[in-house]
Amino acid sequence: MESLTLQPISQINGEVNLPGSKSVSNRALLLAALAQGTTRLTNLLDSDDIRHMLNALKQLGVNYQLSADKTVCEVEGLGSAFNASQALELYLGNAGTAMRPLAAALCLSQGNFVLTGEPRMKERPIGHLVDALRTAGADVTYLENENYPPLAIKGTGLNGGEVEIDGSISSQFLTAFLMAAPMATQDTVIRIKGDLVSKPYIDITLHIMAQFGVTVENRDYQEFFIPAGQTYQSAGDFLVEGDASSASYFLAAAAIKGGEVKVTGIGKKSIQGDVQFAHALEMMGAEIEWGDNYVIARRGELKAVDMDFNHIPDAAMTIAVAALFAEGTTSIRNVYNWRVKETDRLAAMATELRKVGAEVEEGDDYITIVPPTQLQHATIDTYDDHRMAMCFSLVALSDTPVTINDPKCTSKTFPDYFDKLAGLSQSA
Ligand SMILES: O=C(O)C1=C[C@@H](OP(=O)(O)O)[C@@H](O)[C@H](O)C1
Ligand SMILES: C=C(OP(=O)(O)O)C(=O)O
Repeated sequence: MESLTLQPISQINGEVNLPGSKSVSNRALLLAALAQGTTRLTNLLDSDDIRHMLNALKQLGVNYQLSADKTVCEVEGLGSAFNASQALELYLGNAGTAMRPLAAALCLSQGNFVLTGEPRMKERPIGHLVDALRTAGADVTYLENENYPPLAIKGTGLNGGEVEIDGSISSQFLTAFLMAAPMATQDTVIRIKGDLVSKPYIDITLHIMAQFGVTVENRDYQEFFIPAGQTYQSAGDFLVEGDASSASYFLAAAAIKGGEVKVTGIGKKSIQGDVQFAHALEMMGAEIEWGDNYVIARRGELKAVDMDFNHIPDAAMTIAVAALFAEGTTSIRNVYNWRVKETDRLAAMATELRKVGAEVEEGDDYITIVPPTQLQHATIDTYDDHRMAMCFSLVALSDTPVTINDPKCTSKTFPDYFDKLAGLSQSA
């Protein structure tokens, strides 16, 4: 297996223009495809998850032109749901932001579809979404295991009506239903069962739906009312914000090591909840400066935090590794759904943090980390999880090297992550 050894980094300094947000890119692509008119997306992310969405849209008969660097995409909207005269199998890798929203959009469409992905995708639950879609009249069959992809969908349109969605495992189920609901035949009322995890991602969804001209009434995240008979309208020129989760590694690097890092493409008006990572870093002692289109982090003497990270589960992984440089015991709480992401992130994080010498307690839905006095050189397994690879690169900010197995797994959301990190780094 390929691996990458990062030598100790003595200084971190500079500026990173962030690649487009994965969450925004895939939502905007799907809505642009459903919308009436042509939408021009700029700063689109070029990564595996987006490639899977683009390939699926092409198979579904959507015309688009992609620039040579794949960051500008002109999508000719259908002005309706999809209509496939031949049965289609869509392969979506391990992209939750493609699998879940497309599952709902295909129930709305006409045709016979199979949605599948890589082995890990077949272990990531989708039952709560399928239950809700079935209530609204969808015909969905599990092809292998109950509650997991692959799915067979006979698309005949969605009825809408009163629907309950369990929001306790993934917010992507609600996102998926919300995006399909305006095109259902009747008005839809979605009621949330259980606690809604990863709530800020719903704000991204609602914001982008509004940019594409549809109306949703949000009744305090407990209930959503979506009037029927709405057609998405082209958002014209649509700029994809920088990826706030990807920003976390660079901001943390500055806070851990010193110097100053400016990330551009996100700022105080960002629609992504993961910008709240900067607040968590501030609570750990970093100095943070916010602009409309940038965030700057400077060194602080980091101290441990004990926080609920349910709202920012992706960026919380960066906190787990920053904890190696913080005084005291860091507790990352209420991240139960780490277990159903690219890997079981609670188990993976505990195992790999121990390899560099940390004392770790892994609970059902939390992890606590006590840093060692001296970090040890270790070979980090990344479990085909882009965030494991990116987080653990930060170990090189100590005076110990770190070896990252399968560094190319960052291609899910950030193919040139290690080049960007090298651009900020000076070796010891
Ligand atoms: O809607 C989205 O774009 C996402 C929602 C979150 O998932 P969950 O809602 O499953 O926590 C997040 O972890 C994922 O990377 C992207
Ligand atoms: C959980 C993630 O991805 P997905 O969109 O596949 O859920 C992630 O990017 O950390």
